[in-house]
Parts: sequence; structure tokens; C-alpha cells
Amino acid sequence: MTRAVYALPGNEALADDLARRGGWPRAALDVHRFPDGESLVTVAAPPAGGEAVLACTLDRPDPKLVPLLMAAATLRELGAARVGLVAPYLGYMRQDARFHPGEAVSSRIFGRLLDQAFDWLLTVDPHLHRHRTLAEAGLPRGRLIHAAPALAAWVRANVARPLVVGPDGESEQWAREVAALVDAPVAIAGKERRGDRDVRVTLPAGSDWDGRTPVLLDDIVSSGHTMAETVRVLRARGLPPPVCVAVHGVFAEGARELLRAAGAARIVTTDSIPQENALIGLGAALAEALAAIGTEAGAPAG
Ligand SMILES: O=P(O)(O)OC[C@H]1O[C@@H](O)[C@H](O)[C@@H]1O
Repeated sequence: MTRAVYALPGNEALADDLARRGGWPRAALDVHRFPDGESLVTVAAPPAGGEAVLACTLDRPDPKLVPLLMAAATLRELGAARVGLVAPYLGYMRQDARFHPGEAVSSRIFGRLLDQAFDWLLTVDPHLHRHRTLAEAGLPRGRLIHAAPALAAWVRANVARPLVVGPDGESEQWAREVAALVDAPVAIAGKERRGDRDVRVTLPAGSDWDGRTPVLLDDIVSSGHTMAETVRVLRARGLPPPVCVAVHGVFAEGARELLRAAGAARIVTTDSIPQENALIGLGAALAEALAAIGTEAGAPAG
């Protein structure tokens, strides 16, 4: 099926990279903001009867969602037989339960919205905790790739004798996978979250930590408090300044400063969200997964 790649604003590098690696043409998409805050989306015609691929990572998703849905609907009206979304970071996945009476289960609502608009979605390590699959998060046609091989390659090339530390139980899946790939010991801390910016972290006892550099491994850095608190307890235990590695660098305001003040030696993430710490490229893995979607469309993988 003929395919063209479109970028929502801010996602041009991702779209260029995917198009170049896959040999697919790039196509124009413009979002004009009116003085009243509404947007007007204009797209180049999609390949007739072909597939339009939209690139739009979904951190800070609220202002991105309306132009994204407008673009998908317009491409369909103009003749695209299929419209897919590459969103390396998928926001809203952490609110995956009604933790307090009356709260929205944002993950499912957001997932269903995207599922209605797109024939498929490709993302990287979404925060699937209580939902174990993308289907449970409302995205039965969602597909995902894992960043662990790319994270492990970075750790192997940059940290001698690492000790991989997961700051909480949720991070265990990523921490154990990376530790196995780099052949390092792993420690999983315990975390109690008391508020958006208030977490307590406790370390397990460790016997094989001597002479090792802690590499904190988590899926998301948002406020930075989970990682910062873990950095603090590791330093208090007498370990060298830790290297902080995450799949998704969301970085709410002040998060980097918090990590540096706590004693982090380095902060490194993948490029699922374009920002200054995005040193680990996922382009090759995403392009490979995208090429596979072209050959077996419709089959869920998440
Ligand atoms: O502590 P901040 O950075 O705000 O939030 C990130 C943490 O919150 C969890 O859901 C993530 O898996 C990560 O451990």
C-alpha cells in the first residue's frame, strides 16, 4: 500500500527520520492557530487509496489532540484508505484507574478516542500497569516497541560496572530487562507516593554493589521526584553519583534541576519526546515496526 508520512508541529524530525528510513515520501501538514486559539489544519492530498502516517508524540497532549483528530479526519475525507499514528510517547496512561470517587479513567478514554480516529497506533513502552495491554487501555489495534535494547546499548557503551536500580515496583520490568542485557546486578527500590511531588523511596539491602555505578532505570521522568528521591537514598548509602536513564523524558518544570541538585551524574532518555536529554535514538526500531505494520495490517500486537 502506498504510504506518506505527515508531521504534526514539533514532530518534523521524527517524520523525516521515519520517511528516510522507510523510503516513504513526506507530505505537508500545516496547523494555523487563529487569534482566538482555535486551529486550522491543512494537509497535502494523501496517496489515493493509500495510507497516511501521522507522527505526533503525545506528551502535553491536550493542545495536540484537536489538530491531530482534525488531521486524521481530513486525510480520510481526502481519500486515505488508512490513517495510522506514530506516537512514541503516549500520554494519559498513568491514570489507569478511578483512584478517588468520580475521577476519570483517563487512559481508557484517551485510548478509545485515538482508536476511533486511527486504524492503528504505534508507540514505545506505554505505561501499562493496571492495564496490561494496549487493548485494555482502549487501543485494540495499538502496537508497541520496547526501548530496553536501545537503553541497554547506551548503558553498555557509557557506564563501566553498572548497578541497575529500579525506583519502584512498576519499573521492575524495564530494570530487570536492561540489567540482563548488560549483565549487571539489579536492585528494585520500594516507593510510596503521597502526592504529585511527594514520594518516599526505600532501598533493599545490597551485597554486590561495591565498585559499581548506579544506573537508575524508569519509564518516565515527569516531576522528577521519583528519580531524585532514589538518587538521594543511593547517595546516602555511599554509592557514587547515579546515572539517570528513562524511556520517556517528560520533564515537568524544574525536574532536571531537582535531579541535578539531588546528585545525579547524568540524565539520559530516548528521543520519544524531543528535548535536551534525548540522546538514545529510537528511529531505527520505530521504522522497522512501521514497515511491519505495512505487511500485516490489522493484527494487534500490544
Ligand atoms: O515522580 P515523577 O517523575 O513525577 O513520575 C514518574 C514516576 O511515576 C510513575 O508513574 C512512573 O513510572 C515513574 O516511576
